[in-house]
Amino acid sequence: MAAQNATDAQVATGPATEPDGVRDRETGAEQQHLDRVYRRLEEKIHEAEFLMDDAAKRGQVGTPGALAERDAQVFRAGVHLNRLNSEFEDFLFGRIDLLPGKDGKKGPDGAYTSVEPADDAVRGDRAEIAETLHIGRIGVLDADYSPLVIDWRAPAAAPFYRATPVAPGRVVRRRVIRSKGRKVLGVEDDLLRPELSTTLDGRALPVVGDGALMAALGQARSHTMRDIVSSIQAEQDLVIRAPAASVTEVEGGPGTGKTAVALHRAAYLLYQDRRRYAGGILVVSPTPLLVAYTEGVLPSLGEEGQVAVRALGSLVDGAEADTYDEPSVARVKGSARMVKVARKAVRGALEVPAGDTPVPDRLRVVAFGGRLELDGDELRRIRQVALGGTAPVNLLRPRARRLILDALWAKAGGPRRYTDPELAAEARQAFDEDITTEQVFTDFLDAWWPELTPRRVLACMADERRLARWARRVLNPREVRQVARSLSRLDGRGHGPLSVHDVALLDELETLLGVAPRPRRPREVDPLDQLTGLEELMPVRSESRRERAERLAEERRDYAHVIVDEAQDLTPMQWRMVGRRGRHATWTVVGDPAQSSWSDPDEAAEARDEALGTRPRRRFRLTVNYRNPAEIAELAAKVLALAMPGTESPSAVRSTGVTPRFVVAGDDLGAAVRAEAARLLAEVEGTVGVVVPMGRRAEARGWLAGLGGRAVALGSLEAKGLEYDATVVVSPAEIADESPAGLRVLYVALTRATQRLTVLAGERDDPDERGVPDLLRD
Ligand SMILES: Nc1ncnc2c1ncn2[C@@H]1O[C@H](COP(=O)(O)OP(=O)(O)OP(=O)(O)O)[C@@H](O)[C@H]1O
Repeated sequence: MAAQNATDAQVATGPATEPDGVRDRETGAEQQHLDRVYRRLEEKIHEAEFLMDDAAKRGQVGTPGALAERDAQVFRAGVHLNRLNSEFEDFLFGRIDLLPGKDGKKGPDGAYTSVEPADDAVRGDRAEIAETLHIGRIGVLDADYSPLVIDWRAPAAAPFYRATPVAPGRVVRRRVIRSKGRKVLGVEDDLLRPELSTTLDGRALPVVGDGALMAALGQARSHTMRDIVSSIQAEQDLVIRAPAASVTEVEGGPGTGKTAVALHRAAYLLYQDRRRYAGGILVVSPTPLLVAYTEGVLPSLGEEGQVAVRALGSLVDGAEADTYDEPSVARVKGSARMVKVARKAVRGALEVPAGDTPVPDRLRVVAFGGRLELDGDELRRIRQVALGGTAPVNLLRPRARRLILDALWAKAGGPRRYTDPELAAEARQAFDEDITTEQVFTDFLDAWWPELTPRRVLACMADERRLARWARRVLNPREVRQVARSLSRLDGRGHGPLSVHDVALLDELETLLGVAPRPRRPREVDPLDQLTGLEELMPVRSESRRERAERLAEERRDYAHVIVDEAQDLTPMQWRMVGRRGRHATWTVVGDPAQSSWSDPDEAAEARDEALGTRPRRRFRLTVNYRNPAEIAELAAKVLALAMPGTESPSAVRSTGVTPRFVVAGDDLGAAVRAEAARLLAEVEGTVGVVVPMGRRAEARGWLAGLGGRAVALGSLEAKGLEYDATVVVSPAEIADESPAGLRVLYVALTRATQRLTVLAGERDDPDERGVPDLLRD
């Protein structure tokens, strides 16, 4: 039965047997409904085309009210048209059959509003279905305004997700409909009130299948995540629909659906208040791999334009991190101590010669017919005064320029020469013009107070002696050496491969430098602001939706809502970077402390608190593991006990009967990994992930060469958030030893598989006679 492994009451039970012919009959009934929906949508398309035509003919003639109404209709029809054209695989996916509502009241969509059944809904053990609602990716009303399909995000759809056998509310039967385009492929039912003998239109309510959740979880995985819209569970639905005010914090172990929930929440927020979130939703993901993995989910939910999904290494415009620092270097670069170093660096970098041009140590100009000079000491003093306070360094150049002119004016005896203030002002103006129009002066200023870029300052930090000066009493000499060495990958202008942690530093430096704002492209017009609807209906687009989303993300620095996935991994510097993008935002923050690869949780918590400010927080916990079968979850729990003693594992919702396999590598680690990956490829239909210590990433790709696209090798830190049908975890001890957070990273690696897990013991693992590494023994 579907629910036999479920550890809470979330998964409803289905029948043990089903009478012959019922499945076909029920599938046919849903087909009829889907046909009706498509007929209605076609009518709406014709209406939309007519309205567009009409709008084009009449231009803006009519009363403002009538025009607004017409535009709204065009807009709505346009949205339907677009969504329909994007060929949803399963546009219609759910149905609930409900008892009558308690107070008999119905909402504007014709559905009962009460979640509780009427007092007389059940007589003895008998009941009659009073209402049937179909749930889909968009809402569709019939010509008489009765609901043909309810949008999954509408309040009336909530019972589809929330009802459980313990608290079924009015739901008697929940049905998941599998369809592709216009064809219904099958149905799966959950019966929430099995104790009742329920009728629908006078006939016994038929029940088909074992429930949809198990069917969904057992499916083979591809390299992209699927949406879970047809099987969102009650505790997840509470998070998705939580009011957007302030901060929503969600914790839960591996596989509890945090990423899925975060993405569905973005779609829900847009549905619920599109105007507010036209300001953009930012989803921050830890790695580009996870961005690529989750990229398709929002488009499949009909949303993408207003949502930017970005990796931590690509949050700064023009930067694309493609390397990882050694854990010990990352620990320094990510630490909040770097703020102090960066403050010194942006000031100190003014004194670093750019290329062959030395920083001038004197200024000689001719003014009022005489030669004037400022020497090195005088210039140093002026620089010190100009840099006083905390204003961004690049914006202080005008102040420095003025101070230099003041000093020259004093040298020229200007203040003494003129007693009449008006004359003095005029003379001073002429004096300034004399100097500032001279090439010598502008060349001097460019060399003495150049406009600094964040990359240039980062490059300046590659010099160990210089960095030691800027990091005095903040970093120890070893840390200075490590950071400087890691930055020596960059050229003098800061170009070269950036690490993920360099990007947060760049963002900090950019704030401290105050880079002059670039001219903005005109702001994107939001169709709902305008309600012309015509943008949505334009048949030919010069820009794809994806391009538009990317462009918007690039232009935005401040978002209306920020969703942080894998929040446990953000370093203090990354929290500062993300915080700058959500100064006025509401937030959803999802994560699992037990999976954190950051070694100083207290420091990160402080930075997180700073980023989220004093906004009130609502906390949720997800408790059911939908990814790992119980057999794999049990093994991972052993590492969890070492990594974070006392932390509870989420309970696995299913078991496969297949226990993890242990293999000892022998002399040739690569050959052993390759053989195991090949074996697993033959066993599962979908993907195989080989998780290796970070230092073995490159060689591991070689080991898998020629095995095809279903098998991928990835470093332990890259495995974050991803999942595979089967995984091979290579050298647990090596992964655990990689950093102070190594055991937690190993826990992540062990929780990636949906079906099969092989642990391959390397040299350091000390396997027993069964091949079980010491870290994984009882
Ligand atoms: N209600 C659901 N119905 C079907 N599948 C689900 C449901 N909830 C989660 N899943 C599936 O479980 C898997 C794990 O989900 P997800 O990656 O969102 O979990 P997570 O909590 O972010 O995990 P981790 O912390 O390990 O990254 C995914 O394949 C997801 O599609």
